[in-house]
Amino acid sequence: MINIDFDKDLERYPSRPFLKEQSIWAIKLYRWGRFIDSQNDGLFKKLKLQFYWLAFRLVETLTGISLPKGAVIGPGLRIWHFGNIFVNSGSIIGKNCTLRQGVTIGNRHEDGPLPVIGDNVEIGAYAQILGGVQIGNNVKIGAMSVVLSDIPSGATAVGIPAKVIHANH
Ligand SMILES: CC(C)(COP(=O)(O)OP(=O)(O)OC[C@H]1O[C@@H](n2cnc3c(N)ncnc32)[C@H](O)[C@@H]1OP(=O)(O)O)[C@@H](O)C(=O)NCCC(=O)NCCS
Ligand SMILES: CC(=O)OC[C@H](N)C(=O)O
Repeated sequence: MINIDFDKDLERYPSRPFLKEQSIWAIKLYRWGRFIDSQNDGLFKKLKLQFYWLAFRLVETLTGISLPKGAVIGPGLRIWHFGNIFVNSGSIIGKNCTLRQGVTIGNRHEDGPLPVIGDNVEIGAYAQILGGVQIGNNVKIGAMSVVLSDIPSGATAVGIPAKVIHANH
């Protein structure tokens, strides 16, 4: 399952992405972290988790992309570019979603509720999606927008706070 998800991620990247796009490093590590969590407890898993955490800090620092294994992210994730991309570990993101540099998916207040994002959602550069918002399928979030309320499927939303400009596209 985890390998299949990563194959779907790769389909959204050019050939030989490891040489061309730093974001694939973060995605590969995220998928591997999910795989380790799915394994039976034991010494081998413990050792792998220690290595995972070391790799996580390294990749997070090198790429500026923080994709913790606690987040649930569907297959076909595409991250354009890198830097300042933070996903809270309780967030849920559907399949075939696109993130870009500067995107935050997180809470509004410490330990507050977190976004649930549908499938085929395109998130523009530096957009911030905060709190327990529900984003439908096939949504576009404009660059630099701050999403603080639900966005229905098919809509495009822009601005601070983000407002729907097209109900369907
Ligand atoms: C929102 C977006 C998807 C365009 O959607 P669209 O349906 O084609 O919208 P339009 O371009 O027709 O613009 C509609 C209105 O929204 C405004 N608008 C578009 N993007 C906006 C944004 N990010 N923030 C605020 N307003 C925006 C336009 O100025 C226009 O306003 P007007 O009707 O008063 O003239 C696009 O502008 C965007 O932000 N894409 C993100 C891509 C990105 O991050 N690129 C960086 C590459 S690294
Ligand atoms: C910076 C830029 O324009 O990147 C283009 C890229 N195709 C994207 O969608 O993010």
